[in-house]
Amino acid sequence: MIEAVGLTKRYGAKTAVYNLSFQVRPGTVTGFLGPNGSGKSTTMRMILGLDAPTSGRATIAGRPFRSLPNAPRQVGALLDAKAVHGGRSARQHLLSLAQVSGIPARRVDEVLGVVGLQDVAGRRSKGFSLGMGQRLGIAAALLGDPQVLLFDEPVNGLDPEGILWVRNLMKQLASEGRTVFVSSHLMSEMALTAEHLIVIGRGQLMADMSVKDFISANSADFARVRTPDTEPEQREKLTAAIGEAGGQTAPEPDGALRVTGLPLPRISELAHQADVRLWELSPHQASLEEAYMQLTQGVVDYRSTADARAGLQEAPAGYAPQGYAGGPGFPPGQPGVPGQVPAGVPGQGQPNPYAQQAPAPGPGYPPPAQGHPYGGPEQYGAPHPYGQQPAAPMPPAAPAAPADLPTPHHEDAR
Ligand SMILES: Nc1ncnc2c1ncn2[C@@H]1O[C@H](COP(=O)(O)OP(=O)(O)OP(=O)(O)O)[C@@H](O)[C@H]1O
Repeated sequence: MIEAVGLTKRYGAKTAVYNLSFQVRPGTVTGFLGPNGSGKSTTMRMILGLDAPTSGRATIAGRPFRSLPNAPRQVGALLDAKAVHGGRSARQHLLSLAQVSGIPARRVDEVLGVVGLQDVAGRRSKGFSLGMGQRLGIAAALLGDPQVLLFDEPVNGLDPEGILWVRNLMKQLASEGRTVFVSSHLMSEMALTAEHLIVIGRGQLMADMSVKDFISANSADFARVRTPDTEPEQREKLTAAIGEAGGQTAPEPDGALRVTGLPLPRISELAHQADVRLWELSPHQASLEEAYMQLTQGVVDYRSTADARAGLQEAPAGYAPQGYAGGPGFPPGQPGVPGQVPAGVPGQGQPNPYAQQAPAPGPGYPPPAQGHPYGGPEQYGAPHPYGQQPAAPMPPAAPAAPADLPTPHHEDAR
């Protein structure tokens, strides 16, 4: 079991996670949901001992991760599939993990088979697609055959077959009695994979309940009613009758009515009394996505605005080399991709704000020949099996004034 008690994390003045308490139990898949920047990864990092909580605690089987004996045999995690030394092959990567964790080398081929990478096991992982990288990360998580598994966005980049595979894998792991904690933004997928949900918003707990209860608590069941398309007056008669009986109606995009506040037999009775023929009368439950949107609409930090495209008649300075027909910003002779802003064009004025920067090699990366397989400098001495940089020294905690509680944060420091 994973347990968080009063878990809080501040980065300087920023409160990423606040007073979070929950338990993740064995035998079911528990989904971990929340809008962008709500603190899911930070929470997982604290559970895995990669970040130190400002206050509160996170334990696995009753102990902090770092005091678990032989942690990689007890806990497996996929946090950042890119945290792999790209110069190594998939097999070498897994072998080095197995070696530091005392796992027999033959287990590497087993997990390569489980994730379907056996045919590319000798290829350098830097040439891997996003989905292949995810599969390699999942293989690493399974290496020690652990009882507790954490997956941060495991289906990211996977094709439909891969998504189905991950869904079945999670369920199978849980059915074997393991604790499976998985974050995702794909609601339809979560609805099919998880039985229990923990939902956070701005670092705070918003819901901790079964998927079924979550949907009924955050959405209203409704009926879809359809009258003959060719007789709009029938629809109007029924709408009036439903309103008089205390129900509410809303139009559906296909011309049907969404009715709430009345049971199906009562709607049928009203239609009969009003002499309205029905083409459809069916019960509906909102989707997990609708329930999730309903619950989290007030705690979303990053909202899009309409794209006015003002001033695009004239290409902005630095983006439109003259004589190029492929679109603003693309260098002459290079085809532009509609809707995609190109990387900065050397010598063409201002840098492209959207250009992807290659990650700067951090201290200790690429990994040293010996020791920690991912090469992050270790704060605690023992190698950490999940590879990301250990927690930077904590900045002084901001005073716990009310103003410091999670507030809309519009910047993302990463
Ligand atoms: N090392 C850090 N320094 C400063 N702020 C950080 C750091 N790590 C995370 N944060 C901030 O903490 C908040 C929570 O981030 P976190 O990555 O945990 O969210 P998330 O729910 O995993 O988001 P997403 O769904 O987008 O992956 C964000 O506002 C983020 O900018």
